[in-house]
Amino acid sequence: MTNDVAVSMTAVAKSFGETKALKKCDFVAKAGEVHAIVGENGSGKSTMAKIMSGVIAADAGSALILGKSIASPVDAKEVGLATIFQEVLVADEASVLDNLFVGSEDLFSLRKSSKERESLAQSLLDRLVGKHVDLRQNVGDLPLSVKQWIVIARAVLRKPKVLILDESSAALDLDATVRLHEEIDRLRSEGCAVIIVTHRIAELVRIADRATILRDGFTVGVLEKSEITEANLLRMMTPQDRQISAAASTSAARLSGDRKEALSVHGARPQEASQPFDFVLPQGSIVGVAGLDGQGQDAFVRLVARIISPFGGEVRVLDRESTGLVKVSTLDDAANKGIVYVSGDRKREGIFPQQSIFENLAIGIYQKNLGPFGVIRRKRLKQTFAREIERLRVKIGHPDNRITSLSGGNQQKVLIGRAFANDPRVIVLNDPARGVDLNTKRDLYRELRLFAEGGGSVIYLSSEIEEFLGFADRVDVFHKGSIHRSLDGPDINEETILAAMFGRSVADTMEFSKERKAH
Ligand SMILES: Nc1ncnc2c1ncn2[C@@H]1O[C@H](COP(=O)(O)OP(=O)(O)OP(=O)(O)O)[C@@H](O)[C@H]1O
Repeated sequence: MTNDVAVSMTAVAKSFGETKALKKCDFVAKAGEVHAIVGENGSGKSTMAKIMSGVIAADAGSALILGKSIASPVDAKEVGLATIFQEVLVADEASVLDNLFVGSEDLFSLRKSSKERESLAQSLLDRLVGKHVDLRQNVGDLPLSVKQWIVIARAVLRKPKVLILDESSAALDLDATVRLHEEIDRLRSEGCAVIIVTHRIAELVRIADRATILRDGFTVGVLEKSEITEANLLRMMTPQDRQISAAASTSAARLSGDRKEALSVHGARPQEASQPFDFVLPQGSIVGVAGLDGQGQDAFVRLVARIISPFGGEVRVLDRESTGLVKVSTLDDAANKGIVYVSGDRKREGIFPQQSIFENLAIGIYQKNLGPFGVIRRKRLKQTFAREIERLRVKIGHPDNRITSLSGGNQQKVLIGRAFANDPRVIVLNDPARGVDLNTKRDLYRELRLFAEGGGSVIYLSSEIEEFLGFADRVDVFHKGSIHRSLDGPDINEETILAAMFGRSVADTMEFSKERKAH
């Protein structure tokens, strides 16, 4: 870190209609440092990032980037600022190459031939993705994680002096996150000020040199590297009156062998390359699903909810009377039999951007709330809405506002609320805590534990190993398209899960850890 100030914000305020997103924010980032902005969902982090990037203007206060005030994204680009926003912004119908260079003609056209540009892009993207990517293919066919890399590579190619990453690691798995951190280190050593907005505590502790904490539109403090701990962050982020409840965590229950099966999959083949395998979800349990990117775990959870037709696999679920397992054939059938699915890819699979917050939450429960003559029981719907909003403490304005007026994390909470509102018996969550703040994660774990204690069952896919610890009763780790290891009890720990993700046995864990450290 140098003493050169890269970004300086003083007493910045910003409102959207009635909502005061930023009340009084101060922020200073220096050249050559990684500076995290931390706070609960809706505390104003993205608004700050947008002001720095010239996307929106502050109502009051000053914001200077490398000494200049920024009035538009074009200004920001000119002073050398690049931003990677929370949503993965790519043009699906265009090639990887076009997506990488969109908007950077000015930077490259004069100084570099198209061949040089291409080889630069190729080596960067291959390094980030960890394998060869065909630059000519259409982006639409690529998985979300590769799309995320394209957005990151687009920013890095501009050789920024200030780089803002707003929840940019949220779609990346563990190995990919390591590669991102290496890239961040490289940028930092070149003098770039890297500003990260993240809810991933492990990530913060690992890479941030300093952290600025926001609470409800105010800057409440700055932590130096040695002070960045989960306890300190929670204490500063959380309003006084909520600190006690937030500290309560859930604990995993050991699975006894005599539980009823809530759901089973026989002969599952989520990917073409998968060896068929069986899966059992005991009633009242929380089963974690893990794996490195592309190992079949994502397709597996979709298979369970019948979002996709797998290469094989018969899903059966406990019937409403709990007398036996019945076959689930289609997506509708799965929903009717009490299986709900929550996606972490809210933009593609979750929200209806044109609809209100209310509609987005209530969308699945209209049928259940039909009164005589097909009249919707609005009062009952409203009660359900209020209950779910309260349960996860969703920060909203008026329920009739569009869902897109909410912060990213609060949109995700609405989707989780939608799942609970459906009165499910099996909840399948596909990386649901992406972009969700620490306190809400804890609320979510607590609610899922209560749901399990009440006889519900949970399948929880996460790309963050820490999510399973103290929460999941069992973790099924995928490798090469099938479940490689089912871990429970003391085997649910970071090292063992990680080793299994790389296809290693439990007995091999120590050896694996040594190799990784040496590497
Ligand atoms: N365009 C907008 N219109 C109306 N309200 C908005 C708009 N953008 C943000 N807000 C509101 O401003 C507040 C701060 O939002 P912001 O996105 O900055 O939060 P955040 O800290 O980034 O949250 P998250 O962690 O969930 O991404 C929220 O209450 C949000 O609903």
